[in-house]
Amino acid sequence: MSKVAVLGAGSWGTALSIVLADNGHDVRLWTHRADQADTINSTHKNEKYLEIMIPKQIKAYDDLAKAVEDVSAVVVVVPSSAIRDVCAKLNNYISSNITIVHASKGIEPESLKRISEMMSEEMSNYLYEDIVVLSGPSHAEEVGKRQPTTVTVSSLNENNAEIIQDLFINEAFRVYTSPDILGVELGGALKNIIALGAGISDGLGYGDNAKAALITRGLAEIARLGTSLGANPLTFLGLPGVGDLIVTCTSVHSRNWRAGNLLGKGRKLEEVLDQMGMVVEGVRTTKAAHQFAEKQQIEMPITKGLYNILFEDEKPKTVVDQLMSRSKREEMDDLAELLSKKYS
Ligand SMILES: NC(=O)C1=CN([C@@H]2O[C@H](COP(=O)(O)OP(=O)(O)OC[C@H]3O[C@@H](n4cnc5c(N)ncnc54)[C@H](O)[C@@H]3O)[C@@H](O)[C@H]2O)C=CC1
Ligand SMILES: O=C(CO)COP(=O)(O)O
Repeated sequence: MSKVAVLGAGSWGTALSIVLADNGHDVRLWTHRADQADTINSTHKNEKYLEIMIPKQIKAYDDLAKAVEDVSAVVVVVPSSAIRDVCAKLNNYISSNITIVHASKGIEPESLKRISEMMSEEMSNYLYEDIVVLSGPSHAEEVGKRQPTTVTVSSLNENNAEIIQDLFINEAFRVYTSPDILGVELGGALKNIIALGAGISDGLGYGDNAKAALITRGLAEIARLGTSLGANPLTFLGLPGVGDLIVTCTSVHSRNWRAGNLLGKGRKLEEVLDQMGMVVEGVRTTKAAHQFAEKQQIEMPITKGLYNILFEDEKPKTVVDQLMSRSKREEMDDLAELLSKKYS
């Protein structure tokens, strides 16, 4: 049994705490809100985020120093916009012998950094090489109910990835490892852009053909950006790639899909985000990916269309018309070239 701190008591932090508690670990769930910690400890519920009873061995804390005291592992699972703030504070209390994994999904606009890069910049006590990511098709609502789920953990430090694999794996939560942290983080972050698009498509009243097209051509965009940075293209065919893309584009649990759906029905972004009350990572990541694509001249027409809807007030229907009337091309031209470069 290990002592583990989970930082971030939203849907995903709560669900991951339940997996850890089921595995017999002593779990400290940290929230920055004292009232939420009190409610979790007295009612064993976190109703705003997950409609499920929380095992009694999960103790909530609002004091970060106490939450991470004597732990052997820390799971960081706050929204990407809070990563720097939380990790800068965490740096005051941890040493390099603690294994750190994050389960957040996003890319920072302007800096275009991934979560593990932001974390290592904020944690002088910690090396980028040692950080682990956990990602894959895994909605909190289903994980909380112990429904079969598969994820991938990745780190440049193989030993750390295996420590995290052992910590989480059980008969309902199967954990694979991968050495490609770049691909695993990018797959998890970029699929949220396409999920917003899939929600918009459904909100406009389009059918399964349109959604299948978005998923497939979205995967091409993810692979194009990812491989340009050095990710293994095969990672995007695995759980953190197409697996997560499918679940987020097709599940009613997805906040990105739900936000997109409301946008497709004509609602304004601010109104939609207010109504969601939970993080919709795809909005921020669309901005970052669009900035990256412009800077590096990478063709990402779906991402550009999404950017125009979210930040330039373009009508969703206009964007669909633009995507459908692009000039003719061969389906696999640049992707085939990327694959042949990697494996020739
Ligand atoms: N919900 C899910 O099924 C999954 C979520 N994720 C990722 O996990 C991350 C967190 O998502 P959720 O838990 O779903 O979000 P959520 O919206 O359910 O909860 C976010 C939590 O973070 C807390 N928070 C916000 N700002 C904070 C700050 N500055 N300091 C400390 N805590 C802060 C909020 O109070 C809230 O408890 C996101 O990057 C998301 O993409 C990944 C896989 C599955
Ligand atoms: O990443 C997720 C599932 O794997 C969660 O997606 P949403 O943030 O869209 O709910």
